[in-house]
Amino acid sequence: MATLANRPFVKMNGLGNEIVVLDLRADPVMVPPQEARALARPEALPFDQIMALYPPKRAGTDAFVRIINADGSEAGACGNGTRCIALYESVRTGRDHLVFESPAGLLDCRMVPDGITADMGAPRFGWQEIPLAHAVAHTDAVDLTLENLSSPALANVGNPHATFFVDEAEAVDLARLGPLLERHELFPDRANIGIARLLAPDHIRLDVWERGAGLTRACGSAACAAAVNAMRTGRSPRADNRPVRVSLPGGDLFIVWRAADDHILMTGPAETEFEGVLAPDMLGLASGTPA
Ligand SMILES: N[C@@H](CCC[C@H](N)C(=O)O)C(=O)O
Repeated sequence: MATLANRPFVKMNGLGNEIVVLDLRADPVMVPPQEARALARPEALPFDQIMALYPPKRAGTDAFVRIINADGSEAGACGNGTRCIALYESVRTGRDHLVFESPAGLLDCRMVPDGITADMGAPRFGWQEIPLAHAVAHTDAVDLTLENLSSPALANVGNPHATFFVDEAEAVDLARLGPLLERHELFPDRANIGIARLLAPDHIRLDVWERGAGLTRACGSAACAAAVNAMRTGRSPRADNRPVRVSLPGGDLFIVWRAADDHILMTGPAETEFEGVLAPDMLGLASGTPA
């Protein structure tokens, strides 16, 4: 039976977004969703995402990465996790340019003085691309209201996001409304929910309810979505030499939406916390489970 039992892990974080890195390149095994859910328990190794590294499928890439949420579901993108695996691979190889492939495309990462810059690719805004359950004419202010939240701007940045721009973020009960919006009938694949408040045209305060993980201290892809949604709705300026700063509970990310190729560049830190081995009981298995 495929199991993660006895596999080594590295616990990392990107602005407090809790990431477990599993380097499975030497002996690949798919991550069983039930083991992921068990591992996420507070008494095991609580995490928001697992970044599981597999042998590269494409020449010139370091690894193929699968992203597993705390609820066992799989995601196409994870900005904070991408910076974590870039740091992991940079420390391992001594290189400062790393390229990963995720189910959503290539992730080109560079170590820079301020942390790591990850190229998150080009955002998509078509209703089928988000995806939505039915056609809408525009995705920059969609007809969706829940209590004091309305008219989100949507983006797919490898995963689906709804950004609600508000005047007072404090007035939003995201812990209660997040789960309802994540599973709103408009979003057949569910969605990540961002509550954004403009502190200045180039500075956004953002709180996020993550699909499959709930309230987190930071979400890199949500920061990318909030920044491009702010730029495309005229709330924020779009300039290659002037990033938009996105302040999350865990800290700041800096986002550029590059004119030449429409790609989003996200810059921020990543941190290694500790390493260990996944004991069977952490995965909800009886001890003595063979690897
Ligand atoms: N924490 C992430 C996003 C992880 C995936 C997301 N929850 C989803 O299911 O789409 C980030 O930093 O981007």
